[in-house]
Amino acid sequence: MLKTAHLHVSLCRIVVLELGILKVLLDLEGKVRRFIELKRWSPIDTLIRSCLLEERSGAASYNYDAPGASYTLKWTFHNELGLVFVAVYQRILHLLYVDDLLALVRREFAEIYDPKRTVYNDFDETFRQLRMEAEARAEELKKSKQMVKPVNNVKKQGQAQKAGFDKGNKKREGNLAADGGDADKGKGSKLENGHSNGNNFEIEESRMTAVVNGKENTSSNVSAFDVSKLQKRTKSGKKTDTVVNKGSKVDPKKKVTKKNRVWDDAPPETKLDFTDPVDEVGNENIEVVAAGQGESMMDMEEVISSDSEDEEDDDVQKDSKPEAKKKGWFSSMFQSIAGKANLEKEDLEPALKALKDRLMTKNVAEEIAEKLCESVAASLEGKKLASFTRVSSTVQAAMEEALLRILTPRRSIDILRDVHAAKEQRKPYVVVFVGVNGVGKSTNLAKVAYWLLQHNVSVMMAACDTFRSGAVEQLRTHARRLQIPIFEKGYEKDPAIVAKEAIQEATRNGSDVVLVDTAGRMQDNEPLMRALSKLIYLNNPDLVLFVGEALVGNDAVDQLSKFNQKLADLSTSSNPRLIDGILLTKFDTIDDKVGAALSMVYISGAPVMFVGCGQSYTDLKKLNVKSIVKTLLK
Ligand SMILES: Nc1nc2c(ncn2[C@@H]2O[C@H](COP(=O)(O)OP(=O)(O)OP(=O)(O)O)[C@@H](O)[C@H]2O)c(=O)[nH]1
Repeated sequence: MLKTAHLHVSLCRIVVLELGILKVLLDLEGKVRRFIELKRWSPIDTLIRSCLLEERSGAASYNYDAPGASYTLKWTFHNELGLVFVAVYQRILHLLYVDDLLALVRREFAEIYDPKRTVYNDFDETFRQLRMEAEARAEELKKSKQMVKPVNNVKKQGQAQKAGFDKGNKKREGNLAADGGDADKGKGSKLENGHSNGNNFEIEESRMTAVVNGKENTSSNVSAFDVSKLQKRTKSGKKTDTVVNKGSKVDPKKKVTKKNRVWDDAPPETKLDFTDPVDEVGNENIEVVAAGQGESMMDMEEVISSDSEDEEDDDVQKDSKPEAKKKGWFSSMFQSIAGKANLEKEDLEPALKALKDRLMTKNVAEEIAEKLCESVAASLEGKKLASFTRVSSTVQAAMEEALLRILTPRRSIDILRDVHAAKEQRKPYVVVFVGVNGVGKSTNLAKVAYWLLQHNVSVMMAACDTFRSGAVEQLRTHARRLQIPIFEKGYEKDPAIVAKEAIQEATRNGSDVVLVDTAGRMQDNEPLMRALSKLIYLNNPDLVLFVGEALVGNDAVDQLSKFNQKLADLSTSSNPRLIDGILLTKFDTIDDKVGAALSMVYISGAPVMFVGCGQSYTDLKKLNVKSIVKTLLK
């Protein structure tokens, strides 16, 4: 579809983002509207869902793969006006001037933008000129870079390019993108995908889009969208732009280390209750799943405790000190009282640094804390500081909103409703429990079984940990104590087949739910991950529940991202199933170090469905999102 549109970047489109639903407000060509309405043009939709709404807008760019074509999306924000400018182009083109172009368009468009206006035909010509300007600048830059290259390097480059051309399309693209001079020589050559390469910078399928209603951002390629302000569209105000290039400093390959557990004989005296039955905002995420005294479980003799952490000094406002130092006490004070013209990156840095440290003391993975801070920074840059407001308060409020947004489930976590829906179709509802070794899969599977029984749902357990000696007996013990049937076939059987037979049996005997226990496995264990992938593919469960310990810090990211990655890579399906939800165990042992909840949700996008908080069958609750956010920021 997009190919036939063949849009030579000559237009600017504006779409409205309202609570994740895309609507076209401005459409200079009419095509984007059609794509969005028909849901064929989903790169923007995906960008909004995957980056902007999930506080991932600190990323430099986003790659969107569609059948037959791959696109790169880059964006920038005008927070003051609530606009997001998005450039979408075929990845194959490796355009070098997009960041520059985005910054130019952002500046120029802000000059003529009027929220009441819906058509900007007059911007077409400006856009064309800006594009030429950006192209020319990129060309100049490349030439000047080439000038300073040592002769032997140029020679090597030439050889490499030749080899690249010989090797095929992929290398050729790289050469064309990386070397302006040679690319010129290649004018008129055909790329293997059939696109004309008449100009090194020719954009055959790129488009420039502005999304209305966002956060401000001054970066041309790294920025965040203030989704919370979606409905508070800025009425007016034209700001001058400052382009600040930012980049993620996070090394995604950085190996994270698991935090040691602290074992103690006695549980800590005071525990924070993250599972209040009543939410201050009436949020249904905070419901006690199983309450009251239940029988304690066998094999749960260990009492885990963690040292309670000293309360961190909560004076985030000390972050304003460097600012005060730099700008002088009076001007700093004046700014916080009268309102600053526009927040700059340096104004935000101290507060963000303090906030990042605070998140990390709560066990939020460093990588996540950093990304969140980048996203919050980008959402605030260029914004006017409200009167009588300190930078630190503004930063804290923005972070609070971001955390709430991340932790609030976007999909239904009402299992009972889904169980009843499956029952109506005369199918058992199947939940597969997955996770690394010893995190509490079997124990919490039993808790979920108990909770379901409390809601008059009939349950069957499936002993599909055919790997670890003793696992079947452990599950059998839980089944006996809860008086529910268990389907087991012993050890060394293919767990995928055992699960399949269990589901067939449940269908025959009319069980409402099948809870499938699986072997614990390290995220790097390829044979076991392959077996899990097969189990999921073969049985297509209703819910793939990742069971993870609330004790993990940086390891949370590694575990979850690799589980998902392996499930995707090793699946034989073109549309592989990933983790649908999270069950966080051992919440009773972490005191206020609740960061794993945030890290896991952030990295997987899956909601926390349950929280295991003890060793009784009744110790299963739902996450109190507000309380978690409060604790994270305390
Ligand atoms: N304090 C506390 N302990 C828990 C909780 N959930 C599980 N445990 C304990 O964690 C330990 C491991 O639980 P299991 O259910 O055997 O873990 P598993 O993931 O099935 O283990 P593998 O089959 O080896 O992967 C047991 O001692 C449980 O009692 C919890 O919410 N709080």
